Formats: sequence, C-alpha cells, structure tokens
Amino acid sequence: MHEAKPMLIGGEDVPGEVGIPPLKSVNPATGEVNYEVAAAGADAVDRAVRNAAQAFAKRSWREMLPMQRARILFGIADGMERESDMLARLQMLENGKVWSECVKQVKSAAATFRYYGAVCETTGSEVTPARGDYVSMTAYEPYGVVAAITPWNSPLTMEAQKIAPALAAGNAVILKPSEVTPSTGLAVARIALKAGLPPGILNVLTGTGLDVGAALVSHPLVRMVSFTGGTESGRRIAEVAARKLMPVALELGGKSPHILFEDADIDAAVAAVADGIFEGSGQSCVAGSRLFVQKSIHDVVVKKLVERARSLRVDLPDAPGAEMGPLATFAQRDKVEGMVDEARAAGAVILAGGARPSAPQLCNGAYYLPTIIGGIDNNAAIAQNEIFGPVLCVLPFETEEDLIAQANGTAFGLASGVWTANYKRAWRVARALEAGTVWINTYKQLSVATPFGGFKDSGIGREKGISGMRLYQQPKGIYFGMA
Ligand SMILES: NC(=O)c1ccc[n+]([C@@H]2O[C@H](COP(=O)([O-])OP(=O)(O)OC[C@H]3O[C@@H](n4cnc5c(N)ncnc54)[C@H](O)[C@@H]3O)[C@@H](O)[C@H]2O)c1
Ligand SMILES: O=S(=O)(O)c1ccc(CO)cc1
Repeated sequence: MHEAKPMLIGGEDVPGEVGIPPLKSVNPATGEVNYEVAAAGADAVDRAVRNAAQAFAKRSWREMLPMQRARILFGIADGMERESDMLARLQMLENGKVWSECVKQVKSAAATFRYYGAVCETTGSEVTPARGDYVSMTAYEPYGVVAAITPWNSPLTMEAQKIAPALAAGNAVILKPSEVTPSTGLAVARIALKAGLPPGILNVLTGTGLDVGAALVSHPLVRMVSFTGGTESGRRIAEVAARKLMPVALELGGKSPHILFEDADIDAAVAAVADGIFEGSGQSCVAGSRLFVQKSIHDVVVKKLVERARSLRVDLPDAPGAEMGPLATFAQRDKVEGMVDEARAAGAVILAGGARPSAPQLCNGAYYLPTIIGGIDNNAAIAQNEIFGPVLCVLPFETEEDLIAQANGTAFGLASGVWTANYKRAWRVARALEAGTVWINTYKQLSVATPFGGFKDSGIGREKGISGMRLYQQPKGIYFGMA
C-alpha cells in the first residue's frame, strides 16, 4: 500500500496526524481498496483554519481586482477541463458513478467556476437613490474563513458549487469533503494553486464528519458554514452555528414528487421519471422518488416504467453503455435493501427489482437493481423517508386537490416535477407545491444561473445564481454626507 494521500493546507501537502488512522477509499464497484487518504485531527483542523485566516487577513485575495480574481477562476476551470479524465476517474473510483456521468459532472463543475468568474467581475455594489443631503451604498464583503462541507453523491458538483462562489466573493475556504469521496476536492484545490490562487485561500481537510467536520464548524475563526448533506447532520450543524451566531447555508435531503397528469406526453414523462430516479443509482438529492400518477393512466405508466427498469443496463461504471453503477458504499446499499425489505414485509408490492443483480461481474460490488414499489400510500415509511437509492414509490391520485395534499405531505421540500399539457394546471400546481424547484414537462434540468435550495426540512439558503455568491457575503451600508 502506498502512503496515504496528503491534505492541502496553506498551499502545502500535509500528511495525516500520528495516531489518526487514514481513510480507506473503497471502490464500490468491486469492493477493492483504491488507496488511503490522510485524516485530520484537532491539530490539523486548527492549523488549516489559522492558515486560512492569515491568508484572508493579508487582504490580497479580497482586494484583488475582480477581473484578476475572475482570471484565476477561469484558470481553475481550464485546469479542470485539462485534467478531466483524472477528475472523472477519481470520482468514478470513489463513488461508482458511471463514466459518462462523471465526465458530464467535470464539465459542469468547470462551468461553475467560469460562471462565478463572470459573476464576480460583473456584480458590484449598489448605490441607493439620493436622500437629501446624503447618499448611501451597499457594499458586499466576504465573511472571512468559510467552511464548505460536502457529501459523497456528486462530489465534484457540490465542491464547485460552494468553492467557486465563496472564492468569487473574496473568502478563504476550507473544504471538508465526504470521507467516502476525499480525492476530487484535493485534486481541484491543487489545480487552483497552479492557476494562481494564493496559498491558504483554499485548503482541504479530509476526515469524518463527526471528527473533522464538527471541529471545523465549532472553530471560533470559522465565520460561515456552507453544508450539503443529510437533514439530521444539517440540524446538528445549525445548532452549533446558532450558538456562534454564525450564518449557515444548508442543502439537505429530499423526497421529491414527480407528478403525471392524464394529459401528459406519457413516453417523454416515463423516460424522465426513470432517469429522475435511477440516474446515479438514485443517490441524488432531487431524485423523483415518489411518482404520483393519475389513476386513469396508472396501469399503462407502470407497465412502461417496469419495462424501462428491467431493461436498464446495470454494470461496472466503466463498462461501455453502462447506465447505472453501484451504490456509493456497501453501507448505503445495505440501507436501501433494508428499507425495501421492510416495505415488502409491511405489504408493499415490488413491481420491479427489489434485489441485488445476479451478473457475476457485479457480485463483489454494492449493487442494487432499479426498483419500483406499489401497493402503498403516501404515509408508508418508504414513501416518507429519504431512501437515496434506485427505488421509486408509485402513488396513484384522482384529483388535483388530493394530489397537492399528498405531494406536500412530507417533511421535505426540495424539488418536484409536473407533466401535463394544460399550462394553466401546470402553473396552479407549480405555485401550490412546497418545493424549492419545480420542473414542468422536464426533470432534473439544472442551470448554474438559477437559485437552488430547499423548502421545509430540505434546507436554508439558495446556492447558484447571483444569490449563490451573495450567500458568502455580508452587506455593509456606507453613507456619504453631502451637506
Ligand atoms: N440539497 C442538496 O443540494 C443535496 C445535494 C446532495 C446531497 N444531499 C443530501 O446529502 C445526503 C447524503 O450525503 P451524506 O450521507 O454524505 O450526508 P452526511 O450528512 O452524512 O454528510 C455530509 C457531509 O457532512 C459531514 N458531516 C456529517 N456530520 C457532520 C457534523 N455533525 N458536523 C460537520 N460535518 C458533518 C460528512 O463528513 C460529509 O462531509 C442525502 O440526505 C442527500 O439528500 C443534498
Ligand atoms: O443530482 S445531484 O448530483 O444530487 C444534484 C447536484 C446538484 C444540484 C443542484 O445544483 C442538484 C442535484
């Protein structure tokens, strides 16, 4: 076994601390150990935060001309595109996403850096209308040291979505990637150094949430936390932040309704429903995990979906034509399997899947077949709790009123999809749904320019768009006397 991959603090490679066991990166497609990655202890956390605070205090990053800051962000995007194969491969090895999706995510992560380069160069302060003998302006200032804590399901996407706007806003950042997927963030930070980012402005601490993540959140010099992950972890972080009176952005879980009215384009809708739940093995925060289908088209839709689930190519992530890989960890596969088994025991009908695949090349990996569940209502545990796996719950509805009550009838409010040819109905339903994103006659389209976040237990704050940079800034009112 080679030495554990080092962390990145103050622009330097830093090995793990003596006595802290390294993280073992496991390939979920095969069960083999990929490599080890250093894990931080309390000393490394403190060192990284102090380094970032010192780099921020030099003021060279926050006061750099926005045009120059933009040039560095563009340089990071260029570097990521040059290293696309390496980044895509790291993500594939660590979380098992199929190759085509990994390549797509490198591209979109690079585009996020480009977008925030443009935003920082073009988004300025505001001058309020003159009021007698003074004028005032609103300036937007960085917080200082920002902790960015990310999950394992789409590491490159999440890392870019936090690092790019936080840097564009002039902050120093400490990334704490998931312990399951520590390597893409380390690689992006090294690309950023090469692109001219001053040392200490982007640091990467690897380790578990309960050790490294929690120590980072409670460190007195960390002034803002941007977190994406599970709702319970988000709640814990918000509690610590409340004590520190520190702002937090929380992008949390979901149980998103995907709704098909009888006048929908059924073939287009079925394809989107299948992609919306099976892409990434269902490990997407916006997975359309509850299908509400109007009773009159229920049987035909279910038949088509079952055919699609059964024909979906589940394979090794780098197999040509693979459409779905393994779950990201064996623990996640076991959790999904346990939830389906409990639903089955409670009387649910398994319409497709509900088992591990039997193909010999998959038997050592964390695989689970695309699964469709019927015979339940919206109050069933499987319809209420986030599964984060390739499992679709089918729920028939009769009227629009009944549909809205059920669709909104969970603790979550992240995303939703509506398929109908009736634009007035589409508008009414979109307005009535309690969700941060509503897709109409499409699903899982995501633009970096459109704010994204959750209602209810799905989160606080909005990433992406210009608001995604404002998240990392505090407004300051400055008054000029003119008398
Ligand atoms: N809303 C979104 O944009 C979005 C996007 C992707 C994933 N998610 C959610 O993420 C979850 C899956 O990811 P996960 O299992 O990695 O989530 P998780 O909450 O277990 O971990 C997320 C990150 O937080 C760290 N962490 C955990 N507990 C912490 C604590 N107390 N203090 C500080 N850091 C802590 C982890 O080490 C990891 O880096 C799902 O619920 C999914 O819906 C949400
Ligand atoms: O499908 S996911 O990879 O979980 C995902 C990533 C980012 C966003 C918001 O930009 C939504 C879903």
